[in-house]
Amino acid sequence: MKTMRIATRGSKLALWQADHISALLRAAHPGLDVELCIIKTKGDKILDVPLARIGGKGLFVKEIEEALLAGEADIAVHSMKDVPAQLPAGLKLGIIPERETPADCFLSARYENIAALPAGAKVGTSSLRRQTQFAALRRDARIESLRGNLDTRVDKLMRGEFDAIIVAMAGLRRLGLTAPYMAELTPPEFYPAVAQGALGIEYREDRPDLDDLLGFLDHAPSRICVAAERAFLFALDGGCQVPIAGFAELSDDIIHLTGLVGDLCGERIIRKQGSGPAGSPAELGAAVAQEVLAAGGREILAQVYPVCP
Ligand SMILES: NCc1[nH]cc(CCC(=O)O)c1CC(=O)O
Repeated sequence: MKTMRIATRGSKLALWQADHISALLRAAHPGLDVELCIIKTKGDKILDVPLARIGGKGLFVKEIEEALLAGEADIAVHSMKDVPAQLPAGLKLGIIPERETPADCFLSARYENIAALPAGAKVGTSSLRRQTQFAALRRDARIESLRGNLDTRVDKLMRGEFDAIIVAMAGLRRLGLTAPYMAELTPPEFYPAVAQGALGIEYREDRPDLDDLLGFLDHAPSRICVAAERAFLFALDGGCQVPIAGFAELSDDIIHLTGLVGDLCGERIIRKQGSGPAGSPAELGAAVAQEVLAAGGREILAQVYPVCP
């Protein structure tokens, strides 16, 4: 292959990620041309509606997957968080590079952290997962929808539209975005979205040439943790934006997975932990999901899902 065509969204974060993979590819394969094909997805076009209300799975990936299937691009670089648990037939996530931090981040122009926010503070996020966990910490705050690309969201904070916002730390680091006050939100106080901070390279199953070309980018521990988290999400049918968190860590060939489901006001949060061998991430994800469902998660999700179209 002479030219590698990478399909990507046009947001600054997506372009950073595609450029990052391009640079690694060029360095490993001198002589390989790398080209970006920028594709506008439904999630990019509809910017004024909370994600949970647009509905449907894969808002940020569907058009990109169609380009792969049509042979218009060779690979796609995704934020794994945005990739639905089930892939279309004929495609695979062949490569999971080393994961950036999965943590969320609190940002504010005036307040040092969540505890320092004044009563009734206006906090921006459009993630139901962030909403439920934040509400559990600060029942008094007002959570308001915050959509748009990461740079736009930080701009809205700095223009004074919110007292604070919560976004993914990985994205801030990649784009070099900052605010006067930043506080990392980490477990056990705050659990990240399934696969947050991880990238995935997707391509057609009938392209074994790409396995060889891209193999050097794969990071086994990241792949295993992401697989456990995605199996958890899949077992909950967590497609349309739902208050679900999942976080796995690997140590000494044992995966430790925590899964969480919460209601929208943060009154009920069900959290379960499980461990299993590195060779069976899917089994662990499914087992932790069953525990969460049995412990009250089923009831919570039954209340949340009808909200989604
Ligand atoms: N849904 C948008 C999105 N997709 C990936 C990231 C962050 C980077 C990552 O998780 O790899 C973000 C921004 C955010 O959630 O604040």
